[in-house]
Amino acid sequence: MAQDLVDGLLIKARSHLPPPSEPLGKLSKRDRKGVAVIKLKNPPVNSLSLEVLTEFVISLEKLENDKTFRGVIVTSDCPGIFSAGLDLTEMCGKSQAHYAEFWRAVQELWLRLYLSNLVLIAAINGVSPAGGCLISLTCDYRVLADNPKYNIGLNETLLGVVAPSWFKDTLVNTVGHRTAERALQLGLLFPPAEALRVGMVDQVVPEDQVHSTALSVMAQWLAVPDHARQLTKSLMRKPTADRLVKQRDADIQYFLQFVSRDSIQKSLRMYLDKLRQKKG
Ligand SMILES: CC/C=C\CC(=O)SCCNC(=O)CCNC(=O)[C@H](O)C(C)(C)COP(=O)(O)OP(=O)(O)OC[C@H]1O[C@@H](n2cnc3c(N)ncnc32)[C@H](O)[C@@H]1OP(=O)(O)O
Repeated sequence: MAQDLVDGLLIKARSHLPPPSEPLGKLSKRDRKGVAVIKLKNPPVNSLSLEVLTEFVISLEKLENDKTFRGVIVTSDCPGIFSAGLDLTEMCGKSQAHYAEFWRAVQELWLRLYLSNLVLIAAINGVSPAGGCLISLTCDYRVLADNPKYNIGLNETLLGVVAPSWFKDTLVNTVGHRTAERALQLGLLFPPAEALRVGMVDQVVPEDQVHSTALSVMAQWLAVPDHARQLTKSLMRKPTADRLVKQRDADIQYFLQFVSRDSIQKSLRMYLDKLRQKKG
């Protein structure tokens, strides 16, 4: 298991040019262009476990602190799946202390991503429900592969749970209030053309062009002086982030009460069982 994590966690930051001559997984690798790639790899579905969340934050922190990096492409190493969202097993049958630690890690990743000084481009090469969608929404630009299976959205209500206010804010800031309200209440997962139409993603491209498109978009964003772009990003996003920062502990308490309810535990278990039975 420990070995799985070392390999599997795999939030890999690596250079894209020239081709890596060293093994992947080294955060110290630099790219002449200052662009890193973070590849999520937690098979089978890139669920966001406590360990993945923690490793993701550490990777981002290292990249933020290494001034040679100016941009990060966030993508997946799991074929057909960007991320299945938060790891449901972390929210079922665990202790209050575990729920609190897990939720703080979710908050931390969101804050790090949403306020990152780096240019973040999501190269969405697979299905992207709930927490997976949230990660992409924190990025500055989203490129989605044109595959009818690659749905994206905040589908929490379909699990019988509620997307927290800061998930909701992130969506509202991206697609506007009305689209967000409808999408959140109905738990909509949008296929690529619809996702593009409502503004959930910025570009839909053939699957084999997702990475190259993300790189071209990155070049455009990196052409802007960092200080001006970063201050503008902060101007746009900080008020939203501050709302969570000011009430982080209360938000954790709310999550604890919510997730500990019998009815919520029942809903999550039923949803997990449904996923597991799909195969049988
Ligand atoms: C308060 C905030 C609340 C919620 C925020 C969230 O992010 S909740 C998570 C919401 N996620 C989803 O609704 C996605 C659920 N998963 C799927 O729809 C499918 O798994 C997916 C991603 C389309 C992939 O389908 P595929 O057919 O390729 O895989 P399969 O469904 O067979 O899954 C393989 C095994 O992974 C387990 N699994 C799937 N998703 C999760 C998850 N989010 N957390 C934990 N585990 C997950 C699934 O049960 C299978 O397990 P196994 O033991 O092999 O049967």
